[in-house]
Amino acid sequence: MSAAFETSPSPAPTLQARNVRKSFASGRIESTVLHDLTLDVRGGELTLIAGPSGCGKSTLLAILSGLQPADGGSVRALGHELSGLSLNELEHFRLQHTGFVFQGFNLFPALSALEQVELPLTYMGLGKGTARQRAIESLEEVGLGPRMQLRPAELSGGEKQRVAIARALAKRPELLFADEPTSALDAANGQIVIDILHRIARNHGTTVLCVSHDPRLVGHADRVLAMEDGRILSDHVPSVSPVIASEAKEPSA
Ligand SMILES: Nc1ncnc2c1ncn2[C@@H]1O[C@H](COP(=O)(O)OP(=O)(O)OP(=O)(O)O)[C@@H](O)[C@H]1O
Repeated sequence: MSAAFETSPSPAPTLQARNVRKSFASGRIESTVLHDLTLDVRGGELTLIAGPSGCGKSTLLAILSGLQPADGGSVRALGHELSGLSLNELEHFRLQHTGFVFQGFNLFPALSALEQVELPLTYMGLGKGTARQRAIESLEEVGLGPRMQLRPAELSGGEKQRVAIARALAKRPELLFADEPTSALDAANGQIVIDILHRIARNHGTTVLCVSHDPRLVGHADRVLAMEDGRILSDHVPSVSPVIASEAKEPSA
């Protein structure tokens, strides 16, 4: 048997971007935000796209998740070439396979945490009982089991973001996108949120792609892509393994 068969192959990328280009026009001036960007992202990992404000992180996330079209290049998500999907197919793909977590939580003021999480599940066509069961499981997974009847006004910022994560998680998406999920939170709550995202990747095999300019997150990702001026400057595994870091924080019995 050749050496090529003895090593365990790394899993196929769930997201593949090839020579992705994007420009925006402002008046007569056109500025290129992404310059022929190429990358692969795999499941079971929390991949962080880090870089200064304005370097193109959110634009890249929007393109990889199918929210925005690229001007050139290609994006394959779970084997689908996104530019080849009609608007309806793209909407269906995003509903069935992706979850989103945003900086501003995007919760409905009048709904309880449980109702917020159930809502997208009913859009997906799940029956009432299944939706409720999944919503409860997801809220428990993010530590909000006892607070699921509360509305956003009764929850802290960190708890609101955990509701938003539970809402994304309950869909059981293969791809979970997070845009600056910790920037409205203090250090302790930011840490909880990033640990939850990391656990979701590890426990469910989800591809978790997070963009942030928060340098505190770097040590908690499995992989960090550093961006600047619309290009990826480096692609590395942080020196502190998140698993070791979280084990180090376990209180001694
Ligand atoms: N719809 C748009 N129209 C015009 N310019 C845009 C648009 N969206 C983004 N840009 C510009 O593209 C550049 C990159 O923006 P983007 O939001 O992707 O950066 P970012 O790295 O996520 O920044 P931040 O960390 O501040 O969120 C910025 O200069 C921004 O002004």
